[in-house]
Amino acid sequence: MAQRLQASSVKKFIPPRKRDSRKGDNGKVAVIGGSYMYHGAPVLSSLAALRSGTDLVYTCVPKVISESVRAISPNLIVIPMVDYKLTRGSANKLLGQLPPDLDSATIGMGLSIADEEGLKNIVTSLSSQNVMLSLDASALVKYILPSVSGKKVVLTPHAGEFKRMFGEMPPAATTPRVKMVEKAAKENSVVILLKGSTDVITDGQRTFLNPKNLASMTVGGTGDVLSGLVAGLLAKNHNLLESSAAASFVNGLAGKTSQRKNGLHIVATDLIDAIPAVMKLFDRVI
Ligand SMILES: NC(=O)C1=CN([C@@H]2O[C@H](COP(=O)(O)OP(=O)(O)OC[C@H]3O[C@@H](n4cnc5c(N)ncnc54)[C@H](OP(=O)(O)O)[C@@H]3O)[C@@H](O)[C@H]2O)[C@@H](O)CC1
Ligand SMILES: Nc1ncnc2c1ncn2[C@@H]1O[C@H](COP(=O)(O)OP(=O)(O)O)[C@@H](O)[C@H]1O
Ligand SMILES: [Mg+2]
Repeated sequence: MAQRLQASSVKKFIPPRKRDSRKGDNGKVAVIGGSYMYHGAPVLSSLAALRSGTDLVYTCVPKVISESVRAISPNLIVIPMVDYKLTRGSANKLLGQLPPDLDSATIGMGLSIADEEGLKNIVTSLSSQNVMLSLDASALVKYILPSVSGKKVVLTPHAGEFKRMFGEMPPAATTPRVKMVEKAAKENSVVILLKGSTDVITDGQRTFLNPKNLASMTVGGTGDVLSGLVAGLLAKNHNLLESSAAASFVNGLAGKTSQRKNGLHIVATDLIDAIPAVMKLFDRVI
């Protein structure tokens, strides 16, 4: 039976920070995305991951936009990728440049993929290094399913990306929608966070619902923010379902704060600015 997400359960999904921790202990995250057309998506994910309380975020984008991305914020550590699009070569070069002890990575937002093997190599290599993965946007393709099945991976499709991956458009009605997502998660042994006015988060066994009722959140980039929150929380809580549910809840509350302030005129960076006030409620230091 699907369970509605509550703050009380989310509090348990966000681990406390240790008083004597040092830089890196609270998460090292890679964001792999971006293209000539979409420079903002990987930045939104990176800033969201940082604001979730991650210590270090590595923003991996094609060289063609790396200087523009660098100019956006000194908080970003930018790793320029060769080639305009993800290729076998750029994937292998990137794998050699990433820090060795990454906790999690989110892949796909704004990314242009020229060679399927490039995406498969990154996913297979990082998951073999025990890096928790979140796949979004351009990485949500049917051919990646064999590489993610049974691995520590969260997929974060909207309904269109879900149809592209699994062949069926999720119905609007909650019960059949939940059933379809649970079936896909179970058959592919992954966690799926199906985005929408109500997010459905499931591993095929346990399912959470996050009804948001926030019409303003259809603005571009709110899903990129969510992907950054998923990766940031995965870096601390290695439970795929709990981290995805917590990310959905935080993203929704950030959206609620933004809509309360700006009505139907929010932009995705409003959510980034709202994350600290939302997540402070869940802060614990031990
Ligand atoms: N600032 C930036 O850099 C930003 C960059 N971004 C990046 O843009 C890239 C493209 O992102 P995207 O999600 O727009 O994919 P897109 O190929 O249009 O749709 C795929 C298919 O799904 C469908 N579809 C879409 N939504 C649906 C829904 N809710 N329910 C049902 N169907 C839906 C859609 O149908 P259509 O709209 O064509 O009718 C189409 O057929 C991606 O990499 C993202 O990260 C964005 O994040 C924005 C900010
Ligand atoms: N009508 C809605 N009400 C509430 N939240 C919504 C609504 N539509 C979309 N969202 C949320 O907005 C985000 C949309 O993600 P996505 O479609 O990937 O956007 P983008 O790719 O532009 O970042 C998700 O977090 C989803 O939960
Ligand atoms: Mg998206």
